Amino acid sequence: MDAAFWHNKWAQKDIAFHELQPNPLLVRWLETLPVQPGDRIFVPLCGKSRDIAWLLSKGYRVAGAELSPLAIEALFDELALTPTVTAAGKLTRFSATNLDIFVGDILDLSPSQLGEVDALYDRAALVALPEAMRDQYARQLVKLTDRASQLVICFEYDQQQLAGPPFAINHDELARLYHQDYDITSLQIKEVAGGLKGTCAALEHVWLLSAHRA
Ligand SMILES: C[S@@+](CC[C@H](N)C(=O)[O-])C[C@H]1O[C@@H](n2cnc3c(N)ncnc32)[C@H](O)[C@@H]1O
Repeated sequence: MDAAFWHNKWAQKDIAFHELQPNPLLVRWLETLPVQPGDRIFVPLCGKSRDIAWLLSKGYRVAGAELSPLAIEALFDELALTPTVTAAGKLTRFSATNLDIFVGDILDLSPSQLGEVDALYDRAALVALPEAMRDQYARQLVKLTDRASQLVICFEYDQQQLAGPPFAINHDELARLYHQDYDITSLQIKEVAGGLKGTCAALEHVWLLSAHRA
């Protein structure tokens, strides 16, 4: 899954991953993150997720990172906000009140460009990445957020049945990526109604990642 793959998806409007309502698992489990209104939540690989509008409506500040300018132009349109657009190193920053989205490769974002974040919400982000890219992504999130707590939603299914994305990420894979930095707690397992892409039996698994105590 290189950049061209995702740019092409947005250009073709081939975005079945996009949900029209706030994700019910975010709505249910946000309270497990150590945040309160006014805090800043980072949404990596954010697309034009409606979850951003929902977090803003609850009084959080939101930061995001997304490869596709088309996605972020649509995000601001749908939020009825006009962004201030500035350079941020190799990325471009689209900002409005309480909202900063960095457009470009998340691996090119630096902690100082991102600024402080209090927690991280990963939906359809880790599972969007093939195995070869996951280590770099996980290390980058740890570095960018100084091990901020994460709410992570993963899919579990038989990878032989379906080519990703989304890829199957089970506990072992999550632990391989994050055990050195985080305690990993299972919050909920839910069947994907109708199967993944309408064909493949799958579970959605919600995890809380909390930094090891010193
Ligand atoms: C499966 S979509 C999920 C979007 C969003 N999280 C949601 O729930 O709708 C994955 C997104 O990651 C973006 N993406 C992929 N690789 C990226 C990278 N290296 N840096 C930033 N964004 C990336 C894609 O453009 C795409 O919008």
